[in-house]
Amino acid sequence: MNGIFETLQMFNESIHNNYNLPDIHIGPTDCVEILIISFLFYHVLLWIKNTRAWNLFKGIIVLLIFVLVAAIFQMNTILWLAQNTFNVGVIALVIIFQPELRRALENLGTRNILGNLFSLNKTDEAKFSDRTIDELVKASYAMGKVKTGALIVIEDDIKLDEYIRTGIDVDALVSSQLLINIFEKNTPLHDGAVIMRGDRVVSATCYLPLSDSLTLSKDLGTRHRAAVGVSEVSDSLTIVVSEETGKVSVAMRGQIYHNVDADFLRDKLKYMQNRNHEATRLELLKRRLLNAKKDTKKADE
Ligand SMILES: Nc1ncnc2c1ncn2[C@@H]1O[C@H](COP(=O)(O)OP(=O)(O)OP(=O)(O)O)[C@@H](O)[C@H]1O
Repeated sequence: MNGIFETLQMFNESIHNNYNLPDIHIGPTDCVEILIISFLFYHVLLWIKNTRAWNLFKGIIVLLIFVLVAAIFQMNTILWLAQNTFNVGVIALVIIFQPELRRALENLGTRNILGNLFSLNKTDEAKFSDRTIDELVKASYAMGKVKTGALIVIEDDIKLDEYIRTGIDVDALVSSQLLINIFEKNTPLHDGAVIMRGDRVVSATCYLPLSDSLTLSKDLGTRHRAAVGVSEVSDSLTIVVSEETGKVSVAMRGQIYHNVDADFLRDKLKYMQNRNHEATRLELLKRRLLNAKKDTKKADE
């Protein structure tokens, strides 16, 4: 046991010496530094989770654990191999994820970071009108009645550009007729999801991330899983109309509410219309941690 601690200590010292880590003196600047690093770290993780880099990230964690074990037991050949492939690996990653990295940098450039930080008064603004709520409720139940499948995502504070880009631009004021028309079977825009921003339909035929939550019923098809998936990575609200049963469901905060009535849907939309932006970010973080905990519990059972 002592051997392991000694090796870990040596490992720690060698990291310190080799990489020249800064000494930490706790002061106001350090607190700001910790906040900035946490913010960056959170956003990099969020980016990884929302792209195909997620599985790769999990693979890298397994490899790192493997290398750490090799370091502890001083398996020099494995360490030599890891050391020599590291640089090549980094270059390979940059090449493989070049489209994702380019998009992430583009996003950074187009985001109004200072504006977002200082626009505190924006939190009380209503995001869409009462008319939009009426049109959404009307369209959902009209489509349910004739069993037309639909998937409508209403964006909130967290922007869904990554998913909007996968669809076809619409940019039109929402109306029940427009939504019914979009989801009409055998028409070019009916497949996939519609994404709404404020009172406008931004895009149709969008591809959403599928939830891999183990807590969801096995009977759920991909339309419902996609609705939960987008609610796990954002603060959006998604309306699902089942093509099979005509039932209307609502997905938000990683949860799905099945077979809801018009009053329930209206209440959720009203709540979203007036909710505070910053509170939802904390809610999202809390929810992710809870979901991860639930999944681990379910996997253990
Ligand atoms: N990842 C996705 N993003 C957006 N739309 C999707 C996605 N996956 C599936 N869909 C939509 O869902 C449709 C397939 O629905 P499917 O029958 O598999 O799901 P379901 O949950 O059983 O829904 P339903 O009750 O309407 O049959 C696809 O034709 C497509 O329009």
